Amino acid sequence: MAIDIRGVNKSFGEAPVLRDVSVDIASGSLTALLGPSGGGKSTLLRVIAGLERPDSGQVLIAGKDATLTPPQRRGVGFVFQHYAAFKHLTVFENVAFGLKIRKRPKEEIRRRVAELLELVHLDQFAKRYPAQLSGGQRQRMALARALAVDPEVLLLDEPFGALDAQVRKELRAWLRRLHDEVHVTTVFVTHDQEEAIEVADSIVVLADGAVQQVGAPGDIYDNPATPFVMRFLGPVTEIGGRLLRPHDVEVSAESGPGTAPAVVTRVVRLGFEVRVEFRVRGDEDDAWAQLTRGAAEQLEVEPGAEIHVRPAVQAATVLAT
Ligand SMILES: Nc1ncnc2c1ncn2[C@@H]1O[C@H](COP(=O)(O)OP(=O)(O)OP(=O)(O)O)[C@@H](O)[C@H]1O
Repeated sequence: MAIDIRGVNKSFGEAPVLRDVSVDIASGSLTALLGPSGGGKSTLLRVIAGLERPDSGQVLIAGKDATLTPPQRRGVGFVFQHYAAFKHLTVFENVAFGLKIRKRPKEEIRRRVAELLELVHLDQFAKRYPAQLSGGQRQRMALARALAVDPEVLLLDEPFGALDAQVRKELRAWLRRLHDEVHVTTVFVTHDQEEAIEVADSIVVLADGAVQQVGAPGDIYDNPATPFVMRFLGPVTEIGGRLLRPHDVEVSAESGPGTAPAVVTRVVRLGFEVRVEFRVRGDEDDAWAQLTRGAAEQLEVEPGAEIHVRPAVQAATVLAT
């Protein structure tokens, strides 16, 4: 394990922010800390970085107890949402900074920085100043700077959080490719489930200061441990007291084994997908199914139509509470 967090507790004043958090982060993985605002993600990242000391519990990095090790001796690189670049230094000098204070030979610094700028696609921008970069370029510079000193672990706190949606999407894909090239153990904080699913090898869902579930994105999406995780990871609907994914609702014109009768209340066509809203007889609220356009056309679903619904055979369902 690259990072081993054991029974960490942390409170600010009376308020517990991390409650008995234990997580193993595999060497070379790209792990997302995912959860709602205030759930403790940033605090856990700061505990790993050594910027916060846990009240109890341990943090091991590369097998060694680092709980009391100061941040600069943990071998971690850190990137925040709002990256504080040195404004009076060029991109090259910003990336070279950590190597300079470590007194590396000039030629080695030149080579290493050139390599990193190429890696983050900023080789054309070496002589610019941070103010002359876009937000996305600045975050890429921040990543190059964090990588310069060959950290054991790279920690990213909502690194793309301040950028607009389009740039954010580009940088996500770029982070994934970068990680595939450099393989440094990386932990990033996000509250965006799509970002976590798209980018991470492994997701740690954190809410109310406690780990809710850990697993590969597909695993967590398909087999959520709790109603909370199921709701947080993607769209859900409720039929007969159970939660399931709307694409796991089977809709047919005829009744069959395990189907429940329902009446269509609304049909929304969203390009490829058709959202069929319905009320199951005896349920108090509407539920919905996500169908392909082809399936919806075949069924000829219209408001007022009688349909029959059931969870697909492979559907994962969770008791709604
Ligand atoms: N230094 C601090 N002093 C007091 N309370 C703090 C401190 N840092 C964080 N908290 C509180 O701890 C809780 C968890 O904060 P944290 O930033 O870890 O959550 P988060 O999941 O990262 O949320 P967000 O996505 O909003 O940053 C919040 O209620 C926050 O107000």
